[in-house]
Amino acid sequence: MEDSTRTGSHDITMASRKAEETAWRRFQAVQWLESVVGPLGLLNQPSEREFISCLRNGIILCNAINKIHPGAVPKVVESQSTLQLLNRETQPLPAYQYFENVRNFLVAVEELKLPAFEASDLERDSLEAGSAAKVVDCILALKSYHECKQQSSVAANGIHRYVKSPLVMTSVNRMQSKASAAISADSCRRLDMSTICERQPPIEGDSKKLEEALVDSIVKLFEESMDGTKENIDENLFASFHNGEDRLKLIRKIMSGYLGEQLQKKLPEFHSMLKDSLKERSIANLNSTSEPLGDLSTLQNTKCCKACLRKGNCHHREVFQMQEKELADLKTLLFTTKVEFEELQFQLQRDLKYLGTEVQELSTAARGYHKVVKENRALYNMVQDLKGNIRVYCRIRPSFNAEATSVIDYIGEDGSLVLLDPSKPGKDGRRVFNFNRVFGPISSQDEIYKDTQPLIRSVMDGYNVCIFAYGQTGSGKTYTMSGPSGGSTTDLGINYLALNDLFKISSKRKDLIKIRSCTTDNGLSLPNATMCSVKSTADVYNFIKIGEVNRCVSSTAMNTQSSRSHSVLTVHVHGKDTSGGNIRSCLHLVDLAGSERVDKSEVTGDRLKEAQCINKSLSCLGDVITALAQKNSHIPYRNSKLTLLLQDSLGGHAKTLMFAHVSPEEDSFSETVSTLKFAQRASTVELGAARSNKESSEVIQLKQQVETLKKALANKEGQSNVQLNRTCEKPRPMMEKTPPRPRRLSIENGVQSKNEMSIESRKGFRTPSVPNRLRRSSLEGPKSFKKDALETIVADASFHQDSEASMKSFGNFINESSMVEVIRPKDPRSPTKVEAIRPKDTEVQQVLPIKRLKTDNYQTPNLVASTNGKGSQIRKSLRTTIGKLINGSDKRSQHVLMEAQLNTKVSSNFNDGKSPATTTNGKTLRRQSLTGVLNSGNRRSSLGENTADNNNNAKDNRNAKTPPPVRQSNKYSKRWV
Ligand SMILES: Nc1ncnc2c1ncn2[C@@H]1O[C@H](COP(=O)(O)OP(=O)(O)OP(=O)(O)O)[C@@H](O)[C@H]1O
Repeated sequence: MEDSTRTGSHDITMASRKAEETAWRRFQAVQWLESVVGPLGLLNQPSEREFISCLRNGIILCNAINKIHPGAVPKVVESQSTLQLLNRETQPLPAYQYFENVRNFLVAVEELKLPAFEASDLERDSLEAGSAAKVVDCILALKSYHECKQQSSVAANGIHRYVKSPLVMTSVNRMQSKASAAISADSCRRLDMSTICERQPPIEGDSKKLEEALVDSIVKLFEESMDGTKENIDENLFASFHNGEDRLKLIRKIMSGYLGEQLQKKLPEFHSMLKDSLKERSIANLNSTSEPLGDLSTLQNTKCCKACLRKGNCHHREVFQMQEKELADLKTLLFTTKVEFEELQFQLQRDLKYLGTEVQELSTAARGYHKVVKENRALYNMVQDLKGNIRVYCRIRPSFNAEATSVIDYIGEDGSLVLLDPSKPGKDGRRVFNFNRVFGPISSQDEIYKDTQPLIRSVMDGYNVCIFAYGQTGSGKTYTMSGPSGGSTTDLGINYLALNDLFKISSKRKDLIKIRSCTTDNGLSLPNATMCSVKSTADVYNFIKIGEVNRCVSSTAMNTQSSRSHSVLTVHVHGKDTSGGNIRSCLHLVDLAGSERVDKSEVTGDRLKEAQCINKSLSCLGDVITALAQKNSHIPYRNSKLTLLLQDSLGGHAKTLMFAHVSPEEDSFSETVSTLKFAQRASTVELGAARSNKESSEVIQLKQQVETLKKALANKEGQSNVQLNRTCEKPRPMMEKTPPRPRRLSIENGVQSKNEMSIESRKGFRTPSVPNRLRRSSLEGPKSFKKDALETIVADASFHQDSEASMKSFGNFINESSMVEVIRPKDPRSPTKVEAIRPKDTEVQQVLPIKRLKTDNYQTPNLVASTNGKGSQIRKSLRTTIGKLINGSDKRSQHVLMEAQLNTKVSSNFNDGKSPATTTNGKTLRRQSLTGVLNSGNRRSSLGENTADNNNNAKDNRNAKTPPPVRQSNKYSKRWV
């Protein structure tokens, strides 16, 4: 307030001072004009308007300039006198003739290099600010010129200092402090100062020097005058004059002598001029001196200016006193401001220092916090790993509509996620979820992969890993797994990054690892699935591309590129570690089809059927997760192909990671909640600690020994068979066709056989799923054994591939055994269960006790019947030994025995030509059970439920559930366990 008042009063003071100065300058101009051309008929203090209208016809101006510079305006258009006009002697002159005067005057002014004005400045009735001031400036400049001219020495140099309008000068930014105002005032004061003042040294001896200058000019005038009168002047006189001896006296003498009275009359004028100059000089020096009072006194002594004297009311003293006071005020203000500024600066420094310390402390705390959070997460993950929990990450897709309200309220670093129910704003609508980690909408693909990478690396250490993307349609599953659609290579998904990593590690461990890619796990039969050796990421990309082409993608209301089937990429890794041990592991990368509400996705026809199948398989997945989370004794894996496919990952000793994808949009809130609930349930599933599938070199050696023993046994048996044939009258044809021993013995075969087997060698298989089925049917014991069983069959098939008969028998064998599922309970003390799987289209997956197998007229194999000799004994002992060697436990040998018996039964069945499933219908049904409904050739339904053909069956099977666990008979238990 105070400041603004002060500024306001200051402005008023400045304005009044300026007005005063303008008026004073105008008055000076009038005074000078009157002194040159005679009275103008103006009042003492004419207004701007009066002043301008007096000069408008240009006559006064022309006369004035002609006086100081004769002939400057050659022809001046004179006005008629009032008398002439009254007598009507002449007509009044037209305005343009007067304009001639003004124009000629301006031309003359310009020639003299003096500041001019615009002709229009004299025409206007409504004066613009500053236009009269320009005219005044011009007249005062003429005045200065005149004065300079009078001092011929100055005029001879041709230097004309002209002045500027005080208005122009003071119109400069008012904000330029009071000091600048003082400067401007100073300039104003110097406006009409002659160049003499500029050239004179200040203050001390000023008057003397000015006098000298004046005398010089008078001398010049005198010389001119003398020239004009052609008077003869004694050179001695001038010499004495130039010697400076009693100058004034000499001048007076000369003046009175030579110039007479006329010239002497002018002397007071010179004195007056000298006084004016001195006075102006004093004013000009006032601001430059540090002793204003001294100047004031000087001013007092000079009795101010002529105008003030005439008016008799001199305000200059008051003005200066006011200025002094203002200056003092300003000085005080400046001082206090300086002090305040210093204080503020000091305070700022102190605050900055304090803030710096605070920030440092905070950053240390933050660093510590981050470290602790990181450690915490690592420990938590370790605990999860130890417990074997499914690791669950949540990823939130960026919103498609920037203006849409997001349901995401908070994303915690610790994996917490808070949703806000749009229908219940406020605290009530908050829902909190917790995961291993939550990735927000701005998380990049690399960030996502960084957290996934350790899992991928553990594949190379022999762990089975499954990464699957789950979520509502359009929530970004495919984006996470494969990257952006359209083949973009910038934001590659997990699939690509994982493969790159696998191959990188593989190349580091040169020749130790082989990677194979296939579209399915060996543990489940998926029709048309093949396993191919791959050498580089590019090889796998090619397979992925084929898979992508085969995958059905179509546009729905929820997603323009909606995947209409699940996609599974399985990479098998076989290798040797540095100690010579075998590593076998697999990586499942699963991009599930998205759950969708058909009313939202607005699908019809085939898309609707697809949606129903997708939702059904996902619901089966939900059932499995729930059962696992609740630690139910029975897990309904077999309710869908999807859960069967993921069985090893969800229920085995694999490392499993689930990406739960959600959309942030309001209208997806219910789907988001159900996805997150599902994911949270999945995170509670404990799979048990993951196990590495490594075989030590010791096991490998033992296996090699077994191999050797088997060969020896086969030789022995061959010899005994020859003896037997010789003794029998009728040879047994079936025995020749299919010697059962190698197959039975092959149960214990080493794994290398499979590794060595080329794809071509497997072409002879009737059904690609055969070995898988057998594997599933063999034993649900420890994984390594299960795999051994599989490898055995594969090796067996390759061994017999050139034999039509053996292939057939192999096929029969597979078909038969594919009907058998052995379920080994988690508790090793519980009895092993064996159940048969019926093909899906038979509606119910009936559980058949092992008895059923026995009732199928299985006969003791011929080979067994002929085991009276040495071979039989060797075989018996070998069975026990092999079982022990491989498994190191009696239980394992029991499984071996069981497998051997099973083989024997099948073999016997084949020998009799009465396979229990040899009818055409039976075969078809079984094949369908192996292939699902994929025989229709629809690739979209690669997981079974999706095909149109299957839909009918699916409808019928809608109520089909996984059969309850088999209660095996005591008899069986006794027999097999
Ligand atoms: N993190 C992300 N950043 C940028 N765009 C994304 C992200 N996630 C998803 N999108 C975009 O959202 C759209 C839907 O994503 P996507 O097709 O991956 O969903 P989806 O869950 O696989 O759907 P569906 O189950 O129907 O196949 C795509 O256009 C994709 O590019």
